[in-house]
Amino acid sequence: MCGPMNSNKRILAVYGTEMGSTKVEAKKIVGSWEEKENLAVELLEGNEAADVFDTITPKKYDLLVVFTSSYGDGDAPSGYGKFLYKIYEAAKEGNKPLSGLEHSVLGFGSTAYETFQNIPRLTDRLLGHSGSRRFLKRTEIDEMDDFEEIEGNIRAWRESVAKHCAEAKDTVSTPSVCEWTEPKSDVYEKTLGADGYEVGARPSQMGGLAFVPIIGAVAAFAYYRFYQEPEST
Ligand SMILES: Cc1cc2nc3c(=O)[nH]c(=O)nc-3n(C[C@H](O)[C@H](O)[C@H](O)COP(=O)(O)O)c2cc1C
Repeated sequence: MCGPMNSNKRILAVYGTEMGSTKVEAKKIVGSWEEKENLAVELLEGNEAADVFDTITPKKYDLLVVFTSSYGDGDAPSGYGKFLYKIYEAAKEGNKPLSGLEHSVLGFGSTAYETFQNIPRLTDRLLGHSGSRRFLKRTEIDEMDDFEEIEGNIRAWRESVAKHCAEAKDTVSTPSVCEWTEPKSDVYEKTLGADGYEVGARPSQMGGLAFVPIIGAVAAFAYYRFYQEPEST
């Protein structure tokens, strides 16, 4: 947590990344919220958040925002699987353990993959089914889009979260703004163990040779994002 607050909304920001670009983007957005909006934000990688999952309650936080990519066959990026496992389990519980919280997801992915946005979509659904209220529709970033379009979509989501924080209204007991099925609902179900890996899969499985030609382009995209990282983060 840091900085004086302009609202009483305490934010937990959780990220999942494989090659680092989502982490860079998450840090830039969180930095902007802290510096320009004076918001109080705690940033954790998914598996770190899983380790303190029992503390993710309205006692400590008001908003949960999630930034994540997908890998392999719509798998969780490394460092995020344990969090995904936790919310799969939480969604099964009848007592809705995330009740009293509000969330929104910013997903990173590529329509070059059939399992486009699988982890952001599953995350959004599972958070809702765990009792959290969706205060803002999920934004799905497609790295096949133009740079300007990507930046514009990220900015719009970032500003909408800040606007929600600036509003004094108590919205947590009102219905979600939409279902998780918006903007799209195609998902490939995952069966995870507590270690965060798909049951029966090894950590090294990455989706096969079909993806090899695309890796160079993705690496270039990730490099660009690193290059953009502010020195202070
Ligand atoms: C091997 C491989 C598999 C991928 N699988 C998916 C996928 O299933 N769904 C998707 O939307 N994007 C997929 N992507 C694209 C990444 O999610 C995208 O490049 C993202 O921006 C990477 O973020 P990161 O650097 O934070 O991991 C894949 C990329 C690679 C290299």
